[in-house]
Amino acid sequence: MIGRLNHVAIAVPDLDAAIATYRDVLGAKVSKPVAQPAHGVTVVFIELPNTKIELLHPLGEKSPIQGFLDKNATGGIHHVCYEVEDILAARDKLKAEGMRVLGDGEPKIGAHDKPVLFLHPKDFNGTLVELEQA
Ligand SMILES: CC[C@H](C(=O)O)C(=O)SCCNC(=O)CCNC(=O)[C@H](O)C(C)(C)COP(=O)(O)OP(=O)(O)OC[C@H]1O[C@@H](n2cnc3c(N)ncnc32)[C@H](O)[C@@H]1OP(=O)(O)O
Ligand SMILES: [Co+2]
Repeated sequence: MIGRLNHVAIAVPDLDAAIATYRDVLGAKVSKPVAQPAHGVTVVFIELPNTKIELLHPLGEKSPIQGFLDKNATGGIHHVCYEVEDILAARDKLKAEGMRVLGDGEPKIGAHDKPVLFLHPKDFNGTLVELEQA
């Protein structure tokens, strides 16, 4: 089912500071911030040779990552994103196996203009999992 690691996401309390660290201290190529109101976050991508890092900052009153940042004031690894060939087939298989698909279970268009879904961290060793249609 899962294929490539598309990205590892880090929730950050201060997006400008995190951008500066990755750009100036780690010498990484950092994208411009992109507001994703449908997801309640602003995102920045850092392209690496073998995957991407996604920096996340809350956007709006009801950001799904606010609770995480309240518990982790300096930020932290928020989720991993795996690519899947067929996100609906993957969803149906996971639900059949009793895994919790977050939200209404329907994929939303994510940061790469592809359908994405999220799986409950408690079903995956305390790790929030995002699936992105390859
Ligand atoms: C633009 C899209 C972009 C992309 O395409 O790449 C994105 O990635 S958007 C990313 C932001 N969107 C989401 O994260 C959507 C899915 N997330 C959620 O629905 C929530 O964050 C949820 C339900 C995972 C957690 O929400 P919240 O923290 O408000 O709920 P709880 O406090 O009830 O948490 C339940 C339980 O899970 C633990 N938890 C929460 N977040 C994480 C996490 N990131 N990793 C691991 N564990 C997490 C939390 O501590 C609670 O555990 P407990 O032991 O009960 O305290
Ligand atoms: Co993501």
